Amino acid sequence: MHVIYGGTFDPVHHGHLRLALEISDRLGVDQVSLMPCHIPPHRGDTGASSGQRLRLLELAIADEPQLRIDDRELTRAGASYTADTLRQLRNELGPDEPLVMVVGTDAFAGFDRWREWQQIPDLAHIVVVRRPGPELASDGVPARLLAERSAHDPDALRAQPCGLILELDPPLLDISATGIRGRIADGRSPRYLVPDSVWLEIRRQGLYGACPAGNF
Ligand SMILES: Nc1ncnc2c1ncn2[C@@H]1O[C@H](COP(=O)(O)OP(=O)(O)OP(=O)(O)O)[C@@H](O)[C@H]1O
Ligand SMILES: O=C(O)c1ccc[n+]([C@@H]2O[C@H](COP(=O)([O-])O)[C@@H](O)[C@H]2O)c1
Repeated sequence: MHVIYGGTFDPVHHGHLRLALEISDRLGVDQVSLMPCHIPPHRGDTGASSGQRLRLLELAIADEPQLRIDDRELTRAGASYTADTLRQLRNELGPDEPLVMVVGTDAFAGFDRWREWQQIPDLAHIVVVRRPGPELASDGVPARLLAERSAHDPDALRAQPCGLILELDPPLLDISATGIRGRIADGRSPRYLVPDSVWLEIRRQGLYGACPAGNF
């Protein structure tokens, strides 16, 4: 089973990293691929460039064998549409290998605005991770899809290559990249929200308005 966890990771933080390990354990896979997007299709400019976000991710997972980076979206020009990525992965994996895409409820809430979203269940399973915040609107497409395609446990995902949606509710850290960028811009430290290696590199490069000479 191949598991990808996509995001803007601007910057990667302990909320992402902890979730990726929880997913790896709960789905019983050796590795989860973190997949940074190049140009996010659905939001404005990023605070750091693709290369800078990739560097922070590399530092963040340096000593963690359960995590790897899939940088395929960074090597593709233009907006990073998930359907394109999944099609590419499906070609590589062949028709039978289960492919799983992980998203938080906040991202899944807008699923029916993703490009070619109707194709996605034919390419991959979706694991939706419950994040604090508004519930999915009960009359919306994402909630309907979830009800129609609901999987009861991770084993169901192993039994077919795509098409199911599994909701997971692992313990989550209440951390957001928006909050981290705000702290840094205000001159406050994001220490313990991101790995020290990431904060060091953010300061070294002066990302998000960080002052290289400031306190750790
Ligand atoms: N603290 C967290 N715990 C679990 N999942 C998270 C957490 N933060 C983000 N995610 C999920 O990780 C994926 C990538 O998120 P993203 O890179 O946008 O991070 P973010 O912290 O939500 O960033 P931003 O605040 O800039 O929107 C999304 O599916 C999102 O739901
Ligand atoms: O393909 C799309 O149209 C699309 C629209 C919105 C989000 N996504 C993907 O959803 C993932 C989470 O997005 P985000 O904004 O929470 O970082 C990330 O991999 C995005 O590329 C994809």
